[in-house]
Amino acid sequence: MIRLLFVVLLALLPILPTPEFWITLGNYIGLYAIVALGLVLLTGVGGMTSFGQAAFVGLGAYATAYLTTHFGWSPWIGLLAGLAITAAAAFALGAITMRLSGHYLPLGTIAWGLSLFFLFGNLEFLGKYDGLNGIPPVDFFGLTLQSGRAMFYLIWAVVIVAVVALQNLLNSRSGRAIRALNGSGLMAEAMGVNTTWMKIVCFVIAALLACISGWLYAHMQRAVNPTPFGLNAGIEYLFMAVVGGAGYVWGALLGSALLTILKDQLQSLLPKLLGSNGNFEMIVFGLMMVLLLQRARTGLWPVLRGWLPQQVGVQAPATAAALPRRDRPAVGSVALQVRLARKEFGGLVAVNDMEFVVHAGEILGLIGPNGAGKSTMFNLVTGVLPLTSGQILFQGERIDTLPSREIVRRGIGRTFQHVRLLPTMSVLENVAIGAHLRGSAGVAASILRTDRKEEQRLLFDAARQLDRVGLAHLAQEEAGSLALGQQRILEIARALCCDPTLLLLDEPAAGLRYQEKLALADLLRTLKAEGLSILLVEHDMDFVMNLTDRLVVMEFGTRIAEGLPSEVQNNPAVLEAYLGGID
Ligand SMILES: Nc1ncnc2c1ncn2[C@@H]1O[C@H](COP(=O)(O)OP(=O)(O)OP(=O)(O)O)[C@@H](O)[C@H]1O
Repeated sequence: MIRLLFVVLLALLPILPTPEFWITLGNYIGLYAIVALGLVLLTGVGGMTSFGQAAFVGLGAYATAYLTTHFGWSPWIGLLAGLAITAAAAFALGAITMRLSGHYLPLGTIAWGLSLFFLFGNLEFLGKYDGLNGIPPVDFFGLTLQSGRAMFYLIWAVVIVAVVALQNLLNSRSGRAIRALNGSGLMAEAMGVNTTWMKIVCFVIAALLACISGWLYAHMQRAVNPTPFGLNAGIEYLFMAVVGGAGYVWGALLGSALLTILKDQLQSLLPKLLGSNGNFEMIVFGLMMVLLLQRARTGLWPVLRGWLPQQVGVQAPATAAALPRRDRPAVGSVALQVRLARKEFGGLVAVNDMEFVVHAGEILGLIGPNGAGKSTMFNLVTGVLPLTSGQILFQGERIDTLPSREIVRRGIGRTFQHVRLLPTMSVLENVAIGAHLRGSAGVAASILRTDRKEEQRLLFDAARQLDRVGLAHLAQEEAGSLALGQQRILEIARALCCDPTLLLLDEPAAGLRYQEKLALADLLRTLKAEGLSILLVEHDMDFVMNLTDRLVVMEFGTRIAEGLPSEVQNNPAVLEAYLGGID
């Protein structure tokens, strides 16, 4: 309803006797919002900060300006050319910069933002710092969009299409993968997401949106010069996204509207108040940013949304065709085989020629005192760390040379010692990330909504896994609001969504209350009865002794005992390791 009102208001604004000034302001808000929407995807959702978006706006503007003024080509060809050039440039830049992490990434974006800006200002054929004039208006089905009012419709039509496309994308298999990028990417890779590729895709989409904004700008202004495409503008775009709420599609619109109106008002007010001319609004923006980062880090949209009627989250269908499942190996056959696995960190041998086997349908516990090398062993099996020497085989195939996403593809699901969830996303959607490799719909299918059938199947499976672990009643809750015990179970449901034949659990009982541990043990027994193999690293002796079929004990990276829990319990070497020889 509110969305409909918004569209009707937009449609009426140019017809009503709205002053030209407000129409122009509305046009600018729309142009900025298109760029900020790209930043929502890239920075807010994907977690990659970019200061360089203005340069892509420039590419879109200059491409059409040059082609229409020099060759007399149609603005639409200018748009296609701009998109092609931007996609190529963004792909090349993204392939280099998206691999950077921490503060190197924003620094990288500043570097290419500046480079493109100076390129625009120094190329003779682009008119150097004077730019290009005489850009023709856009023709739209025989209608020449000469006035600001006519451009208003085109600009806001693009904004609405971009909003819908982005919302479609975010509520899909690819969208969940993009959301999982935020952070180290370890969880995303463990669920089968090719994080480097996904980051480049986000980068290219954000750049294309910026390019479209530049194209619209060029045909609205009918002239371009390098000034609006510099680093300052890049920072302002980021301001808009962050102020509005970088993690939210509507935050981009809110931020662009607020900052554009505020900037305009401050530009006329502050010089009068202070008695001299200057960019004083930037000081106010700076202060505003500091205040916002203190008070409302996620931006203003989440605050505003709290006052609006709540929307129903993503729901799983009541029924859908089940996803195909992989064949289970025969119970008792060798599932995982670790052969002389060794891991050295400099001079420290964290895992010392370890050997053990996990059979199909058994629960194997890997235990040992602190620093014994359990987590390192776990990381070797899951492909997080490379082996120094040795081999790891899964169902007869070597997996020690594969990245995490290829290991999960072969049927090894995992959980994390420190839970890795997307706290603001629903429990159902968190679990559905696990089904990533069981779907194939890409970004285009998500945007165009041709992925709906597959999406229903993925969500149905996620709901089924939630039901299997006993969390179905929490499907619509935010994952971050769950108790730790429930979050650990959620991670198991997510791992089950990968359709694994081997489940690797890293300290699943850590931080759980007694009752929660009992429930977890019951769940793992049920999974075992269904034919699943489970390898768990655990500290809690009671939990391990009552649950596992066999135990492997490590100390100083070496296997010191292996056998039934009752045998291991009385093994002198194990008692020595745990109790230091105390009787
Ligand atoms: N990335 C690393 N670089 C250097 N040393 C490391 C690294 N990771 C682990 N270690 C060292 O390897 C040894 C084994 O550590 P690991 O974390 O695997 O033990 P653990 O049995 O899992 O211990 P805990 O039960 O306390 O988690 C320790 O001495 C640890 O300090």
